Amino acid sequence: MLSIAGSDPSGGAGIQADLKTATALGVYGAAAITSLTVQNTRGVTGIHPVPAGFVADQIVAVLTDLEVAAIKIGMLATAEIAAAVAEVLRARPGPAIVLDPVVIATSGDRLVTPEVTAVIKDELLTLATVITPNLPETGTLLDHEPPTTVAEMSLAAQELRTQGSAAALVKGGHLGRSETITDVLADADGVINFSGPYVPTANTHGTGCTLSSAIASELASGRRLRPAVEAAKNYLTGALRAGADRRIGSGSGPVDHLWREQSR
Ligand SMILES: Nc1ncnc2c1ncn2[C@@H]1O[C@H](COP(=O)(O)OP(=O)(O)O)[C@@H](O)[C@H]1O
Ligand SMILES: Cc1ncc(COP(=O)(O)O)c(N)n1
Repeated sequence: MLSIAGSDPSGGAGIQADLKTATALGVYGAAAITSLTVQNTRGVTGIHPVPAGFVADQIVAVLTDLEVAAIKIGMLATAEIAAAVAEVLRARPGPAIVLDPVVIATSGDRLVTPEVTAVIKDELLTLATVITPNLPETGTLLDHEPPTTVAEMSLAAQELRTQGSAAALVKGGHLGRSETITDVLADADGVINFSGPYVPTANTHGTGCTLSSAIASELASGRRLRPAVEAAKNYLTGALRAGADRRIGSGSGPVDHLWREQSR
């Protein structure tokens, strides 16, 4: 599994979360870094994008050497980086692509320039096996208000497919506190809801990164999309539960990626 994403020095999101996730799921993880961030569990205070050509060189170095089965795309800090990633991946079809159209961190800080969304819509959506927006990102991609109910999420997921993505998983983490939390997948076979228990915790830093890299890891292991999403959501729920009461940092802490190892 190759992750194309940003670095989070506090270790809970971005590349660091993706490599922990792949490792926990028994998959070899590689990483092409798109951007350095200055961030911790409290927020993001700096962004230092990697030059677009250098991002492309990292991806080519991995794809021309390792047998990559699935790619996860996360934070693309600038339109130039997003376009360079699209160009490289267009030229080398094959791996499944999980596109997490990251715009804003859990802390509320913006991670990418406004121009990135247009490149995601015009160039990356059609390359993706599945796109995994949260509710605000869904609104941005569709150019209307974000969904506020599971029924609206279902409509939005189908609308994202008509924009060119083979499948769309609209994540419901921003719907607020309830008994269960539902993500909605629209694919060629229709629409299916993935519900899990809501875990009451402030430690949700990196949940989106963890889910998308878990889906990519499960696809790399040979699962089809629906079983991959189900397994990824179960893994994330376990990681949220195990990390719920940990005190790592003073803000929104990370999930416990290694929960399965510890319960052995
Ligand atoms: N408190 C929670 N309990 C259980 N699952 C959660 C919780 N918060 C988020 N999730 C799950 O984490 C994943 C990411 O959700 P979301 O917060 O919507 O995206 P993002 O992290 O990209 O903003 C989804 O699968 C969502 O259902
Ligand atoms: C480098 C980087 N990439 C992505 C996120 C989003 O994190 P989340 O999974 O909480 O939406 C982040 N905080 N930092």
